Amino acid sequence: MRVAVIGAAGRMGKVLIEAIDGTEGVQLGAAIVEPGSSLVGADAGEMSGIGKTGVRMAGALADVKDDFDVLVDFTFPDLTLENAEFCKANRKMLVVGTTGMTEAEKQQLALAAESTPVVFAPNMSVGVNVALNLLRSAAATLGDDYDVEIIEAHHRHKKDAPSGTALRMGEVVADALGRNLKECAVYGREGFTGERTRKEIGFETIRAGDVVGDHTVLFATEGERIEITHKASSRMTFAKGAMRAALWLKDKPAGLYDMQDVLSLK
Ligand SMILES: NC(=O)C1=CN([C@@H]2O[C@H](COP(=O)(O)OP(=O)(O)OC[C@H]3O[C@@H](n4cnc5c(N)ncnc54)[C@H](OP(=O)(O)O)[C@@H]3O)[C@@H](O)[C@H]2O)C=CC1
Ligand SMILES: O=C(O)C1=N[C@H](C(=O)O)C[C@H](O)C1
Repeated sequence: MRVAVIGAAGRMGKVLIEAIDGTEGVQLGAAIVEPGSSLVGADAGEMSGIGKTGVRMAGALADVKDDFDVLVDFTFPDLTLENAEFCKANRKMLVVGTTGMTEAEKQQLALAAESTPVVFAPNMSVGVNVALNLLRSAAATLGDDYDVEIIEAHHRHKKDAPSGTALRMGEVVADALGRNLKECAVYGREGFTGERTRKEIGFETIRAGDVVGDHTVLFATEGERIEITHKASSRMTFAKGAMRAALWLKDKPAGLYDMQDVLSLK
């Protein structure tokens, strides 16, 4: 399967190129960087540190239209939606790791997925996806007696908050408790907030240094607390997940899938 990576010079882009090199069944078909970037024309492998691949980086997806079967996109919402339209028009499969989308943007992606197969997940690591199932089960068993708080930490360059993973964790827990996250989420408390309400789900965000991605969901009641934590120590865990998603998409009908589908965790 020929894979294209857009945002190739980004933090995830470079690691994705490395992951393609180490994964059987996939090969780097194309790498796309920002139009006008000084990297256009440079070798994608040399840029990412794995050595020459013979794949020269392009400044636009249209320039490499015939060179790939699946696009892997870890960029930002506007660009991802543009790319989804391109994939829809050109019959390309799509793996999306981009976070920070609004509800309307997610719906736009879902619309594109009606015409082409798309895997979209805020976290492609196996560990986080297993943790989502642990959270579902813990929340359903503990019920409303336990306060739920979600704490996440990421590197100083991250642009969206809370992380897509934290929000997905919140959705899973809220769903298991019969709540709507939109109605019960409380983000970053400050000032005279009054006592915590029983049903709120709190989110706290830390941005510092080079943290790859830490997530903790805390369930606390009188006398005890449970913490379910996932810590990513390398972006390779996300990139390997993206490769699993790309391979899984082969021969799938159009539709919007997530990593729980890819990993048979549903
Ligand atoms: N689902 C998952 O498992 C994971 C998701 N993510 C998500 O992935 C996204 C990207 O994260 P990260 O790699 O850290 O971000 P980066 O900012 O490092 O990467 C994005 C890259 O896209 C480039 N870019 C900008 N415009 C274009 C364009 N028109 N065409 C091609 N490339 C372009 C940027 O270039 P420039 O810097 O020059 O603007 C940058 O190199 C985020 O939403 C993050 O939350 C991250 C890790 C795991
Ligand atoms: O921006 C990142 O780096 C990450 N983003 C994802 C998110 O927002 O959940 C996943 C991972 O934690 C790294």
